Amino acid sequence: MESIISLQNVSKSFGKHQVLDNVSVEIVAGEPVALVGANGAGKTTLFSILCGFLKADSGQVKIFGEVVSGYQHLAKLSALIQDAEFDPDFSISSQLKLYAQLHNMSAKQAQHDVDRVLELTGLSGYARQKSQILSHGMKKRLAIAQSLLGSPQVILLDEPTAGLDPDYARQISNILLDIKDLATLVISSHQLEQLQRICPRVAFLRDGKLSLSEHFNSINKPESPNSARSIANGIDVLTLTLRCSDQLPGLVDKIKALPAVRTIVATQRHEFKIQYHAGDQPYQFEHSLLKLFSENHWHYDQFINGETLENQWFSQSNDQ
Ligand SMILES: Nc1ncnc2c1ncn2[C@@H]1O[C@H](COP(=O)(O)OP(=O)(O)OP(=O)(O)O)[C@@H](O)[C@H]1O
Repeated sequence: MESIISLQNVSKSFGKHQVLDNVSVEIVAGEPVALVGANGAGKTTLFSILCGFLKADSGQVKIFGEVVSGYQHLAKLSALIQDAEFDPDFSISSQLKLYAQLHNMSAKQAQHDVDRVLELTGLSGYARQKSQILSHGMKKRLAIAQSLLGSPQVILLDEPTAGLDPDYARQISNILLDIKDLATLVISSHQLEQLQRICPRVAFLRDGKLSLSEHFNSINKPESPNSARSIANGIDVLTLTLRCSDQLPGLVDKIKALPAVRTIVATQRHEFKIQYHAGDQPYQFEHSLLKLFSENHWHYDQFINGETLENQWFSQSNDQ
């Protein structure tokens, strides 16, 4: 299959901080890839290098078989690096039309393309409105609409669901599902689970190294040693992943003090893997955890039964 993005031994440092360390990867046409890594792992840096906005210190970057130099490749590759910034004085349609005309389209072709991308992102009803009336989630959709102009063959989406509540995040995932056959998508996110429906492959970025999984199924094996239940020293041990959006003072110590808890470790910023003994009653531990949150007036983002796919992958890689 044709390789549309090829990185060979790409390294990038900022001062003494090495962000990418000899990264090599091949991404083929038509196969969406999820790029997953913690805050500061280097996802945006990698995207910026692919766009040609940043230069790698060493190694080779090829897009569609051509070594990246300048911005010619941006005719075929578009990027949603951040939310689109739109002028509050112009309508959404007229601004998108202007961007479309930058792709060398006539006014008529540009209008046709604008109608198409607004339709794809469910924003047709807002064409005449100004962007300032859009919610944060709608602005994300508008940014995706902009990235679709000119029908690029590859679209890089840097955290398209960041800061959105689960409903809006789901809407964006649905749009990405709808457009995934129109272009090869490379989507960065902190939350692998959100991308599971869209991307058959995952590229994990950690400590400057990039590893591309074979397939989601290879990460999420039912017999995985990191699934929710395991036996340690003859005792049934369960695993739960807790995600919070804020720093909660005393959280780790208070969870450790719950009777069933064996270990709690931070796996990412605001994400904890808790191992605990099953109690006599179903969901005994979950109840005590929820009580703890309610007593402390804390909020959580997610409880995940077992480990996250991302952590399963890293545990498997470390075991090899
Ligand atoms: N222009 C720059 N100058 C100095 N350091 C930088 C620069 N750009 C990025 N960095 C550093 O490089 C590291 C990787 O940053 P990058 O934004 O690529 O990570 P990321 O994976 O996209 O993070 P996040 O998920 O938080 O957006 C960070 O430590 C960041 O502070």
